[in-house]
Amino acid sequence: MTEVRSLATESLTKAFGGVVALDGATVEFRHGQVNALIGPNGSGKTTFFNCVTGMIRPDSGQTTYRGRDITRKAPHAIVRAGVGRTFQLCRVFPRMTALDNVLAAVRPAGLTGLLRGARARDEVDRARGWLTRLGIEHLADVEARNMSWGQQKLLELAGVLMGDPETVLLDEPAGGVNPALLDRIGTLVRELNAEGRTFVIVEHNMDLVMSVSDHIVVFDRGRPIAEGPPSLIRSDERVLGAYLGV
Ligand SMILES: Nc1ncnc2c1ncn2[C@@H]1O[C@H](COP(=O)(O)OP(=O)(O)OP(=O)(O)O)[C@@H](O)[C@H]1O
Repeated sequence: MTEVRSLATESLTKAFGGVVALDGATVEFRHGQVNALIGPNGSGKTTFFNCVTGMIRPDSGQTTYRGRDITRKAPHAIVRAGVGRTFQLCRVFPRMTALDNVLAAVRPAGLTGLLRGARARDEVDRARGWLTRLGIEHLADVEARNMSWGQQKLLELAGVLMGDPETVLLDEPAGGVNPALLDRIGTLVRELNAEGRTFVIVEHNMDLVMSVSDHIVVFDRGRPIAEGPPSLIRSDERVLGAYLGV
Protein backbone atom coordinates (compact mmCIF):
# COMPACT_ATOMS: atom_id res chain seq x y z
CA MET A 1 0.00 0.00 0.00
CA THR A 2 1.24 3.50 -0.73
CA GLU A 3 1.98 5.92 2.09
CA VAL A 4 -0.92 8.38 2.37
CA ARG A 5 0.35 10.36 5.34
CA SER A 6 1.83 13.72 4.48
CA LEU A 7 2.30 16.53 6.95
CA ALA A 8 0.78 15.60 10.30
CA THR A 9 0.66 17.04 13.80
CA GLU A 10 -0.13 15.60 17.18
CA SER A 11 -1.47 17.89 19.95
CA LEU A 12 0.31 20.96 18.58
CA THR A 13 0.00 23.88 21.00
CA LYS A 14 1.19 27.47 20.79
CA ALA A 15 0.22 30.44 22.94
CA PHE A 16 1.23 34.07 22.57
CA GLY A 17 0.97 35.45 26.09
CA GLY A 18 -2.62 34.73 27.06
CA VAL A 19 -3.76 34.03 23.48
CA VAL A 20 -3.91 30.34 22.66
CA ALA A 21 -3.34 30.27 18.89
CA LEU A 22 -3.03 26.47 18.61
CA ASP A 23 -4.86 24.39 21.14
CA GLY A 24 -3.69 20.80 20.91
CA ALA A 25 -4.19 20.55 17.15
CA THR A 26 -4.01 17.03 15.77
CA VAL A 27 -4.16 17.10 12.00
CA GLU A 28 -3.24 14.79 9.17
CA PHE A 29 -2.91 15.93 5.59
CA ARG A 30 -2.83 13.48 2.70
CA HIS A 31 0.10 12.75 0.50
CA GLY A 32 -0.54 13.22 -3.21
CA GLN A 33 -3.67 15.28 -2.65
CA VAL A 34 -4.69 18.93 -2.62
CA ASN A 35 -5.43 19.64 1.03
CA ALA A 36 -6.96 22.86 2.33
CA LEU A 37 -6.86 24.35 5.81
CA ILE A 38 -9.73 26.77 6.36
CA GLY A 39 -11.26 28.54 9.34
CA PRO A 40 -12.38 31.95 10.58
CA ASN A 41 -9.93 34.83 11.13
CA GLY A 42 -7.69 34.17 14.09
CA SER A 43 -8.39 30.43 14.19
CA GLY A 44 -4.68 29.61 14.08
CA LYS A 45 -4.02 28.71 10.45
CA THR A 46 -0.95 30.87 9.92
CA THR A 47 0.42 29.93 13.32
CA PHE A 48 -0.02 26.31 12.27
CA PHE A 49 1.97 26.93 9.06
CA ASN A 50 4.63 28.79 11.04
CA CYS A 51 4.99 25.93 13.52
CA VAL A 52 5.14 23.11 10.99
CA THR A 53 7.67 24.95 8.80
CA GLY A 54 9.99 25.70 11.73
CA MET A 55 9.42 29.48 11.67
CA ILE A 56 8.17 29.43 15.26
CA ARG A 57 8.51 26.79 17.96
CA PRO A 58 5.37 25.17 19.30
CA ASP A 59 5.02 25.04 23.09
CA SER A 60 4.26 21.34 22.87
CA GLY A 61 3.19 18.65 20.46
CA GLN A 62 4.77 16.97 17.48
CA THR A 63 5.00 17.47 13.71
CA THR A 64 5.87 14.70 11.30
CA TYR A 65 6.35 14.69 7.56
CA ARG A 66 5.69 11.32 5.92
CA GLY A 67 6.27 9.71 9.29
CA ARG A 68 9.54 11.53 10.09
CA ASP A 69 9.69 13.80 13.13
CA ILE A 70 10.42 17.38 12.04
CA THR A 71 9.16 19.14 15.19
CA ARG A 72 12.33 21.00 16.19
CA LYS A 73 13.93 21.23 12.78
CA ALA A 74 15.08 24.55 11.34
CA PRO A 75 13.17 25.99 8.35
CA HIS A 76 15.90 25.06 5.83
CA ALA A 77 15.93 21.46 7.11
CA ILE A 78 12.17 21.25 6.62
CA VAL A 79 12.56 22.60 3.09
CA ARG A 80 15.23 19.92 2.51
CA ALA A 81 12.80 17.32 3.82
CA GLY A 82 10.51 18.28 0.92
CA VAL A 83 8.17 20.97 2.25
CA GLY A 84 8.18 24.43 0.61
CA ARG A 85 5.88 27.34 1.43
CA THR A 86 4.66 30.75 0.37
CA PHE A 87 3.67 33.54 2.74
CA GLN A 88 0.44 35.46 3.28
CA LEU A 89 2.33 38.71 2.78
CA CYS A 90 4.33 37.41 -0.15
CA ARG A 91 8.12 37.35 0.20
CA VAL A 92 10.05 38.52 -2.83
CA PHE A 93 13.10 40.77 -3.20
CA PRO A 94 11.52 44.02 -4.49
CA ARG A 95 14.63 45.40 -6.19
CA MET A 96 15.62 42.20 -7.91
CA THR A 97 14.27 41.12 -11.30
CA ALA A 98 11.78 38.29 -11.52
CA LEU A 99 14.42 35.97 -12.95
CA ASP A 100 16.93 36.80 -10.18
CA ASN A 101 14.21 36.30 -7.57
CA VAL A 102 13.59 32.77 -8.81
CA LEU A 103 17.33 32.06 -8.98
CA ALA A 104 17.83 33.47 -5.48
CA ALA A 105 15.50 30.79 -4.20
CA VAL A 106 18.16 28.17 -4.88
CA ARG A 107 21.40 30.08 -4.43
CA PRO A 108 22.61 32.90 -2.18
CA ALA A 109 21.57 36.28 -3.59
CA GLY A 110 25.14 37.62 -3.65
CA LEU A 111 26.28 34.85 -5.95
CA THR A 112 23.54 35.31 -8.50
CA GLY A 113 25.63 37.31 -10.92
CA LEU A 114 28.89 35.53 -10.17
CA LEU A 115 28.15 31.93 -10.94
CA ARG A 116 29.06 30.76 -14.41
CA GLY A 117 29.11 27.46 -16.27
CA ALA A 118 26.76 24.67 -17.19
CA ARG A 119 25.08 24.38 -13.82
CA ALA A 120 24.28 28.06 -13.74
CA ARG A 121 22.91 27.89 -17.29
CA ASP A 122 20.81 24.92 -16.37
CA GLU A 123 19.43 26.81 -13.38
CA VAL A 124 18.63 29.86 -15.49
CA ASP A 125 16.78 27.59 -17.94
CA ARG A 126 14.82 26.03 -15.10
CA ALA A 127 14.02 29.43 -13.61
CA ARG A 128 12.77 30.67 -16.99
CA GLY A 129 10.78 27.46 -17.30
CA TRP A 130 8.94 28.19 -14.05
CA LEU A 131 8.30 31.79 -15.05
CA THR A 132 6.81 30.48 -18.30
CA ARG A 133 4.74 27.88 -16.51
CA LEU A 134 3.30 30.57 -14.25
CA GLY A 135 2.63 32.88 -17.20
CA ILE A 136 5.03 35.65 -16.14
CA GLU A 137 8.01 34.97 -18.44
CA HIS A 138 7.48 38.38 -20.09
CA LEU A 139 8.37 39.92 -16.73
CA ALA A 140 11.70 38.07 -16.34
CA ASP A 141 13.74 41.30 -16.45
CA VAL A 142 11.27 43.45 -14.50
CA GLU A 143 12.01 44.26 -10.86
CA ALA A 144 9.55 42.60 -8.51
CA ARG A 145 8.47 45.97 -7.05
CA ASN A 146 7.13 46.94 -10.47
CA MET A 147 4.93 43.87 -10.75
CA SER A 148 1.30 43.67 -9.58
CA TRP A 149 0.49 42.00 -6.27
CA GLY A 150 -0.88 38.93 -8.04
CA GLN A 151 2.19 38.70 -10.27
CA GLN A 152 4.42 38.93 -7.19
CA LYS A 153 2.52 36.04 -5.64
CA LEU A 154 3.08 33.96 -8.78
CA LEU A 155 6.75 34.97 -8.63
CA GLU A 156 7.03 33.84 -5.03
CA LEU A 157 5.47 30.53 -6.00
CA ALA A 158 7.93 30.17 -8.91
CA GLY A 159 10.76 30.55 -6.37
CA VAL A 160 9.26 27.89 -4.13
CA LEU A 161 8.82 25.51 -7.09
CA MET A 162 12.43 26.13 -8.13
CA GLY A 163 13.38 24.24 -4.96
CA ASP A 164 11.35 21.29 -6.32
CA PRO A 165 9.39 20.62 -3.12
CA GLU A 166 7.37 17.43 -2.92
CA THR A 167 4.78 19.29 -0.84
CA VAL A 168 3.81 22.94 -1.23
CA LEU A 169 2.16 25.01 1.51
CA LEU A 170 0.34 28.05 0.13
CA ASP A 171 -0.70 30.77 2.59
CA GLU A 172 -3.66 32.64 1.10
CA PRO A 173 -2.71 32.38 -2.59
CA ALA A 174 -5.94 34.16 -3.60
CA GLY A 175 -5.60 37.11 -1.20
CA GLY A 176 -5.71 40.38 -3.17
CA VAL A 177 -5.42 38.57 -6.50
CA ASN A 178 -7.65 39.46 -9.49
CA PRO A 179 -10.09 36.84 -10.86
CA ALA A 180 -8.03 36.03 -13.97
CA LEU A 181 -4.92 35.26 -11.94
CA LEU A 182 -7.06 33.35 -9.49
CA ASP A 183 -8.15 31.00 -12.25
CA ARG A 184 -4.55 30.51 -13.25
CA ILE A 185 -3.56 29.65 -9.68
CA GLY A 186 -6.39 27.12 -9.40
CA THR A 187 -5.51 25.46 -12.71
CA LEU A 188 -1.84 25.40 -11.83
CA VAL A 189 -2.45 23.76 -8.46
CA ARG A 190 -4.49 21.02 -10.13
CA GLU A 191 -1.85 20.49 -12.84
CA LEU A 192 1.05 20.38 -10.40
CA ASN A 193 -0.92 17.99 -8.24
CA ALA A 194 -1.58 15.73 -11.23
CA GLU A 195 2.20 15.67 -11.71
CA GLY A 196 2.62 14.35 -8.16
CA ARG A 197 2.94 17.40 -5.92
CA THR A 198 1.03 17.54 -2.65
CA PHE A 199 -0.56 20.84 -1.59
CA VAL A 200 -1.75 22.28 1.69
CA ILE A 201 -3.57 25.56 1.09
CA VAL A 202 -4.70 28.10 3.68
CA GLU A 203 -7.35 30.16 1.97
CA HIS A 204 -10.45 32.27 2.65
CA ASN A 205 -11.74 32.19 -0.93
CA MET A 206 -14.24 29.35 -0.73
CA ASP A 207 -14.71 29.12 -4.51
CA LEU A 208 -11.03 28.33 -4.89
CA VAL A 209 -10.98 25.97 -1.90
CA MET A 210 -14.01 24.04 -3.04
CA SER A 211 -12.86 23.79 -6.64
CA VAL A 212 -9.27 22.64 -6.07
CA SER A 213 -9.33 20.59 -2.85
CA ASP A 214 -9.57 16.86 -2.34
CA HIS A 215 -9.47 17.10 1.45
CA ILE A 216 -10.39 20.00 3.72
CA VAL A 217 -9.52 20.53 7.38
CA VAL A 218 -11.50 23.20 9.23
CA PHE A 219 -9.97 25.04 12.17
CA ASP A 220 -11.79 26.89 14.89
CA ARG A 221 -10.02 28.34 17.92
CA GLY A 222 -6.73 26.60 17.30
CA ARG A 223 -7.88 23.11 16.52
CA PRO A 224 -9.68 21.11 13.83
CA ILE A 225 -13.45 20.86 14.15
CA ALA A 226 -14.20 19.05 10.90
CA GLU A 227 -12.49 17.41 7.96
CA GLY A 228 -13.47 15.74 4.72
CA PRO A 229 -14.10 16.31 1.02
CA PRO A 230 -15.67 19.60 -0.18
CA SER A 231 -19.11 18.01 -0.54
CA LEU A 232 -19.17 17.15 3.18
CA ILE A 233 -17.57 20.35 4.45
CA ARG A 234 -20.02 22.56 2.53
CA SER A 235 -22.94 21.24 4.55
CA ASP A 236 -21.25 20.55 7.91
CA GLU A 237 -23.15 22.31 10.68
CA ARG A 238 -20.06 22.84 12.84
CA VAL A 239 -18.39 24.58 9.93
CA LEU A 240 -21.38 26.80 9.25
CA GLY A 241 -21.53 27.56 12.97
CA ALA A 242 -17.86 28.51 13.19
CA TYR A 243 -18.09 30.76 10.13
CA LEU A 244 -21.52 32.25 10.58
CA GLY A 245 -21.91 32.06 14.35
CA VAL A 246 -25.19 30.15 14.02
N1 LIG B 1 3.09 36.87 16.97
C1 LIG B 1 1.92 36.92 17.61
N2 LIG B 1 1.80 37.56 18.79
C2 LIG B 1 0.63 37.60 19.46
N3 LIG B 1 -0.50 37.01 19.03
C3 LIG B 1 -0.45 36.35 17.86
C4 LIG B 1 0.76 36.27 17.09
N4 LIG B 1 0.50 35.54 15.99
C5 LIG B 1 -0.80 35.19 16.05
N5 LIG B 1 -1.37 35.67 17.18
C6 LIG B 1 -2.77 35.46 17.61
O1 LIG B 1 -3.03 34.07 17.52
C7 LIG B 1 -4.34 33.85 17.02
C8 LIG B 1 -4.26 33.02 15.75
O2 LIG B 1 -3.72 33.83 14.71
P1 LIG B 1 -3.38 33.28 13.26
O3 LIG B 1 -2.76 34.41 12.49
O4 LIG B 1 -2.62 32.02 13.35
O5 LIG B 1 -4.84 32.97 12.71
P2 LIG B 1 -5.33 32.77 11.20
O6 LIG B 1 -6.34 31.69 11.25
O7 LIG B 1 -4.16 32.57 10.31
O8 LIG B 1 -6.04 34.15 10.91
P3 LIG B 1 -6.29 34.90 9.50
O9 LIG B 1 -7.25 34.04 8.75
O10 LIG B 1 -6.89 36.21 9.90
O11 LIG B 1 -4.96 35.03 8.81
C9 LIG B 1 -4.97 35.21 16.81
O12 LIG B 1 -5.72 35.53 17.98
C10 LIG B 1 -3.77 36.13 16.68
O13 LIG B 1 -4.08 37.43 17.12
